[in-house]
Amino acid sequence: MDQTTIKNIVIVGGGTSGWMTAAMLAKLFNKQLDITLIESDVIGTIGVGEATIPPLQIFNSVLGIKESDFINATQATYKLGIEFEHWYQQGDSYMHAFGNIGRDLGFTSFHHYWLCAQAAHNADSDTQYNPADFWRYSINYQAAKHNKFQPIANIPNAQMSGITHAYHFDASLYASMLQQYCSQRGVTRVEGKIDKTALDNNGNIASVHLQNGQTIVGDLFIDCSGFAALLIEQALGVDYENWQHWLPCDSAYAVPCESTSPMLPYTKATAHDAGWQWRIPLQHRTGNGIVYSSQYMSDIQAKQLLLNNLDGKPLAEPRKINFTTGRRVKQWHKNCIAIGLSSGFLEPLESTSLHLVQSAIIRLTKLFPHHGIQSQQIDEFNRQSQTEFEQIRDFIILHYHLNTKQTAPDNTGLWQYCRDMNIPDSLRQKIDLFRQTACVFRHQDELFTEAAWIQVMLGQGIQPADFHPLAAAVEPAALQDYFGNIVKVINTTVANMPEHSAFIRAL
Ligand SMILES: Cc1cc2nc3c(=O)[nH]c(=O)nc-3n(C[C@H](O)[C@H](O)[C@H](O)COP(=O)(O)OP(=O)(O)OC[C@H]3O[C@@H](n4cnc5c(N)ncnc54)[C@H](O)[C@@H]3O)c2cc1C
Repeated sequence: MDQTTIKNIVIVGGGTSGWMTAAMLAKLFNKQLDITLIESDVIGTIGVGEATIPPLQIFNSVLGIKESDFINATQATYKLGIEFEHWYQQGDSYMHAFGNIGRDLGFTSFHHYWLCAQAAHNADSDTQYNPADFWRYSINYQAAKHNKFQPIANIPNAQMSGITHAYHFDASLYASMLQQYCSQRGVTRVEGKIDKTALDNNGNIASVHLQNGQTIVGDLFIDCSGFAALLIEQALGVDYENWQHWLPCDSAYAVPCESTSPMLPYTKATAHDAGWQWRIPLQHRTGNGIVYSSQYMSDIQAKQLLLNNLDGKPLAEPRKINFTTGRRVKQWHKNCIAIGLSSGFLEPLESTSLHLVQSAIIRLTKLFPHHGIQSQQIDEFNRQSQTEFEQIRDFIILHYHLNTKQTAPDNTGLWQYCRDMNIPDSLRQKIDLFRQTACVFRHQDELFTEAAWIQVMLGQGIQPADFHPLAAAVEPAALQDYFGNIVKVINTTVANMPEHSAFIRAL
């Protein structure tokens, strides 16, 4: 057991993860810690990471950053969900809309009543089961598709939750905003390139050495050096668990283009022959990128495909990024904690990387080793990180695995591979349970909600064989009233909301 007081914190890296970590530690520990952040202007940052999920609101609010200040400083727009085009099959589209869908009755989730009504409808008429109908009961989906936005917590007089939102924002502007925030709270910024790391006799990091001759010592080192993983991998040799056999995409091109009107309040993820393309609408531009597997598509093809599918004029040359999907086997080792890309990477399909940064920071503050690092703290931190990475991994694999796409002439392409691959048992169990019973159970503090899993499983073509028997206990006429009322209150609420761009202009 190490009894050293932990006071000097050295954060290596000034990308979004480095500045988010510095900002939260400076805010919460309020001068109890000496925080130094080292970044290299020559190396720069990855420069992507513009779409988020709802918990970022909590992060900003703990920092005391007002939403309107954040929106204005980072050219942000609101995000109500992600639309997946051509994922299940060509021409098909569905949304993972944030928030709840419909209204649960007692212990029984809304979708069981919806499935019950669909089954009754099919038995009574020639109409087919229509999964698209499910999103009529999502206020986020309806607002997104009508290009409306207003942050209402609840729908008045309806016992239904209102809008759940996240943001699209310019990540480099966010990092600058946090840098300013940190300088007002005593964080020391050091510019320079680290070329050496010194370890002590116990294998802990003692100091980092910069090319300009400076040496910086610390008690606790946070590795936010991005894919370089300068401390956790290069200095401490912690392994990386490769998940490419489940998520084969390994390359991306990113390019901004002129923004187009209307400014959509949702992200678009459009599947193509060997991966997918993102569209992220910001106030001043649209962020675009193509994610693909180099085994199934060449760089030249990918770059051209991206440029051919922009909504506006490109504003820069497309930039290539290589990555390996997976996770650091130990995110915390010795006196070093990896946060951000150094700790692992899951492709941006569900915009989860910055969330993983946020939750690692929160985990660190909860398990902070004030009076020396205890092995129990390390083990608990690593256990939670592993669970979180694996749960998100499963959710992303779900989108790829459940496809019926026929792209390559001989069906040997990415989509066929993903359809045929062995998936993790944890995901197989979830899919099978939903297919048979329409039930979804979340484990521990799982990030994605029941509604999120249901939307992606329905959207990716699962038609559950059954629904909960309690759904059939409601009289059909009462069920129709219940559905009619939900649709009515959602439509009325959305009709009264301002346009997304008008709401932002008024901030
Ligand atoms: C294609 C792609 C798309 C993405 N899209 C999203 C998205 O939509 N949403 C989302 O949440 N996330 C997304 N991400 C992830 C997101 O970009 C990162 O999680 C986020 O930017 C944090 O990166 P980072 O700070 O860990 O690393 P970086 O931004 O790479 O920062 C690394 C820092 O370390 C410094 N550094 C490195 N080596 C040295 C050295 N030797 N000496 C000194 N300093 C050094 C660099 O200068 C830099 O400051 C995406 C990632 C990729 C690859």
